[in-house]
Amino acid sequence: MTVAVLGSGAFGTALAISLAGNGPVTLWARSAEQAARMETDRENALRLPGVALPETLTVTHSLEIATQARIILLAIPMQKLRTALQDHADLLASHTLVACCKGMELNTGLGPIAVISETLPSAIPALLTGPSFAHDIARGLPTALTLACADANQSATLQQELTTANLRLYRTTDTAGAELGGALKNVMAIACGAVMGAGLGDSARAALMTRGYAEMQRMALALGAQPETMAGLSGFGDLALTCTSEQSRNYRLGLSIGRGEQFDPSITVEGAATARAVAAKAQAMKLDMPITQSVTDLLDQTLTLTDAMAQLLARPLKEE
Ligand SMILES: NC(=O)C1=CN([C@@H]2O[C@H](COP(=O)(O)OP(=O)(O)OC[C@H]3O[C@@H](n4cnc5c(N)ncnc54)[C@H](OP(=O)(O)O)[C@@H]3O)[C@@H](O)[C@H]2O)C=CC1
Ligand SMILES: O=C(CO)COP(=O)(O)O
Repeated sequence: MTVAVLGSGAFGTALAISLAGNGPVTLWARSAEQAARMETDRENALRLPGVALPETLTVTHSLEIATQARIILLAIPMQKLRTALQDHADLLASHTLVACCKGMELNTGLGPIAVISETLPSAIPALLTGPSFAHDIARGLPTALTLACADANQSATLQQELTTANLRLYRTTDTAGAELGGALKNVMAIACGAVMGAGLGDSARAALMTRGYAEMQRMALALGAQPETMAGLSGFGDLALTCTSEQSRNYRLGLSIGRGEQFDPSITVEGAATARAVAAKAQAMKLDMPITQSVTDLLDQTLTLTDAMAQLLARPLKEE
């Protein structure tokens, strides 16, 4: 067995299903009860209902079994990643660890690659990111993703090993660009959901996506990312998907804000914590990121959507 997936949420399960087409895969669930239920039902009824688990996919609660694989995909939310790595440092320290989360750590402003490097310095960190919904991948629909690893040889090897019949992987060594694209687009998806929920129209959304992309580039390029990465699957591609689909939980959180409705706090919405982390980082770096700041203020309920839109429209006129 070459590959295991830690985290049996929607995305981890979907990736494991797709990878199982290449050969045996282990999916690790932190709850023994959930692992047992999935093995019995051959379905992840909790997070990815309606998709059968293939025979080559084994679900386990044993991390000793899962870490027999050389490549470990970490399908754990960004804000939980550090704790998960610290809790299991002894078993993960020498593996190739491919983070599958999108976000920026709230207290440190770090992305997943830096969190892996800080926590487990002898592991090889990589990132799998790009426009993809768990249900699409699990149903075998065609999807293209970015595999980022600072080491060019590792990047090429991982690209080969993690490509499947329906997952086409592109590779890059620009880990900063890949992780910032995935983190920042979720903030813009919340903003787009909010304007659509409030009925402000498709034109307002297009404006937010475009000016949001300008903010994404502003921060990413200042942090050393390549413009080509931002224009690729992990940046522009994922922005386009997440800002336009009700499959996105970030977009749906925005919709609920725009409609003045409650949103289930148990749902994973990476953009909420990330908006706060990005706004703090932007302030520290003296970067102008008004949409990100508005999303943070909306989430903190210190600004109404009406006032947020009025403020954005009243900003000084400038060159594009
Ligand atoms: N869903 C999607 O379509 C996509 C998701 N992603 C990204 O994948 C990441 C995970 O999202 P997703 O799978 O959808 O989220 P889910 O909410 O469906 O699942 C999260 C999973 O993480 C597990 N988990 C939480 N904390 C820990 C911890 N400390 N240690 C171990 N496991 C933990 C949860 O376990 P438990 O059930 O026990 O709580 C659960 O299995 C996010 O960063 C998201 O942005 C990327 C692309 C697409
Ligand atoms: O990252 C995703 C699509 O690429 C999933 O989006 P959500 O986390 O908003 O559901």
